[in-house]
Amino acid sequence: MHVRRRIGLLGGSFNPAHGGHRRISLFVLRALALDEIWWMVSPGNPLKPKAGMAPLDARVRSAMDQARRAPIRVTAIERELGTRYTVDTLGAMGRRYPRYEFVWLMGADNLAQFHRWKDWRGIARRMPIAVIARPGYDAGAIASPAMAWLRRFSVPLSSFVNRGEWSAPALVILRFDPDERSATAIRRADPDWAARYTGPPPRDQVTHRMILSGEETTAP
Ligand SMILES: Nc1ncnc2c1ncn2[C@@H]1O[C@H](COP(=O)(O)OP(=O)(O)OP(=O)(O)O)[C@@H](O)[C@H]1O
Ligand SMILES: O=C(O)c1ccc[n+]([C@@H]2O[C@H](COP(=O)([O-])O)[C@@H](O)[C@H]2O)c1
Repeated sequence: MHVRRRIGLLGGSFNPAHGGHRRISLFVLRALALDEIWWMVSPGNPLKPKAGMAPLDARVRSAMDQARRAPIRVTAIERELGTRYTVDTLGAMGRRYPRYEFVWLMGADNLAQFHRWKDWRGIARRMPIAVIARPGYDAGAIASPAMAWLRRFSVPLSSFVNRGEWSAPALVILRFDPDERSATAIRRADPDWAARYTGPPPRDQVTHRMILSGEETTAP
């Protein structure tokens, strides 16, 4: 038994969320024996253009829709924290939720450009990273500048899962039946998808629950 609950953090634009997000999350949950996955819907990826990005609330709603009846919680915590860069978000999360152990999750497409993220080595030093294979991106990810540094911290899945307390840097690559789905393809087929997700602001499934359970270390 782990002393601290283990959470996988999947940050993303979720513009919109899709079945691929759900499927990779459920796969990682089982593969890494996690307690939950938190989908952190980004107010704005620092490397992506604002044009074509649906409102945050619509993206959060689409994520809640995809996450229903699964151990996946949807949060827009970066809006509350006022952070945009992942390294800043993860620092704030660690301080706010000391009773949890986190692993950062990302698809191989993000590993391929991870070296362009602010202080990416700082992210890797803060928590383990699990990369999920993605059709069309795996070769680019393996040959990426970030991988040239991260490779030495690579850990086989079995020893990663059986570790006691997690340490970082640690990198685990997860290969499974690849999922072709993407938000780009959905936007192309259904440019008005966000019109289905209007209404009052949704209740945050992480910060709201923490306040109720008294697990917040700081006031929201
Ligand atoms: N089919 C997939 N297989 C593996 N990883 C995925 C898949 N879809 C999304 N991801 C990962 O989930 C996270 C959030 O993805 P995001 O919200 O950007 O969706 P996307 O489908 O990649 O969007 P877009 O097509 O707009 O770039 C990222 O780390 C991304 O790599
Ligand atoms: O911190 C950075 O420099 C940085 C640069 C690009 C992307 N990110 C984060 O990567 C996550 C995936 O983003 P996306 O748009 O590919 O779904 C999301 O949480 C972004 O905030 C972070």
